[in-house]
Amino acid sequence: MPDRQITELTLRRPDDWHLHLRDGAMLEAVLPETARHFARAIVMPNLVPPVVTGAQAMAYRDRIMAALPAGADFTPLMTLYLTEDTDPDDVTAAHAAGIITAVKLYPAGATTNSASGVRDFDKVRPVLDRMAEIGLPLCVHGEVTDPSIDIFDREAVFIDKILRPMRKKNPDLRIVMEHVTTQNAVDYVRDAARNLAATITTHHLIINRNHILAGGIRPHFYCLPVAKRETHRVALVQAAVSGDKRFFLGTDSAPHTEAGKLQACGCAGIFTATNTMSCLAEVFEAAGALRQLEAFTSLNGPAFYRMEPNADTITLTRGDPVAYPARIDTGEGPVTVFDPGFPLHWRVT
Ligand SMILES: NC(=O)N[C@@H](CC(=O)O)C(=O)O
Ligand SMILES: [Zn+2]
Ligand SMILES: [Zn+2]
Repeated sequence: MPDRQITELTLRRPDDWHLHLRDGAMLEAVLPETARHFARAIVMPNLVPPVVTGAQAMAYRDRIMAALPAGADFTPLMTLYLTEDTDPDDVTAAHAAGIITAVKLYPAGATTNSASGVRDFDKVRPVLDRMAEIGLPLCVHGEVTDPSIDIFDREAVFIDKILRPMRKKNPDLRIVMEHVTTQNAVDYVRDAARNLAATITTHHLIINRNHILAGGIRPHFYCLPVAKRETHRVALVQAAVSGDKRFFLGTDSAPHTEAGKLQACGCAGIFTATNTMSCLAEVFEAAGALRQLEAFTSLNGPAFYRMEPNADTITLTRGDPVAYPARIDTGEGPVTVFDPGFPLHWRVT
């Protein structure tokens, strides 16, 4: 059956392998948006201050569980924020106790709340060696921060200058390149024999840099890594719909208030938790690949993280355009929901 004749699609319940839930009033407002459809999510540790120890990850997990709406079935998968002072023994203990699922590497200064990240990659070698030993994955924000490198090249340069040498020194370390935005990253992941995967966001499958800059500047499309030219977006779509097990969904849904986004120096991050599944169904339908949606959202991620896919399912049905809120209210101010620029016909039922 051609995709345009499919009007109903049942998939294993999806997971989000890269998510920002924040804390406090923001956490309370955004968590239900994810828990509505997703069973599990890798929760990013870039709070202020960051989640750097096993004890802090456990406390953060408790705050997330406390903020869950009654009856919600959602499991946060916690991460530690890697710093040059991270203690390999603390990482090992947190992993053994089942508190953490991954460690997150932010190059210092690369993105929102990354000031405590890594400057000297040699300083984190003992932690990375230990992670390889115990099989704990490293999630990587893959952009160099050198101000002389053009912002549109920062991912490609990171692959050559940081990732290649890192994987050569430590081939057993299991790495997820987060939110890839370039053909370069797609090729690099495809060429890797093992221990490398990539998450792709909802918005990078939909927007290119023209959406941000042509005809007026659109801060709600600004995120890091910044969206690249159209050829790169097309490469991301091809990777996502290919069924290749090394590519899976990480929405990078990253809420910032309107006040944070709409200022002379606005925050990076796009909030997609509310309409991600509807957006993805449109993307996969347009690519004639609706049957691969389940692999991308529900199967490939658990396979990499060595977990079972979720036992329960969700059903998407195609019909009249779905209404979704333009913004959600939070105790910290309104947060704008990603507008893909086309009607969404698929709803989760
Ligand atoms: N993606 C973003 O633009 N922002 C993220 C941080 C990140 O994932 O790099 C955030 O925390 O706001
Ligand atoms: Zn990032
Ligand atoms: Zn992120």
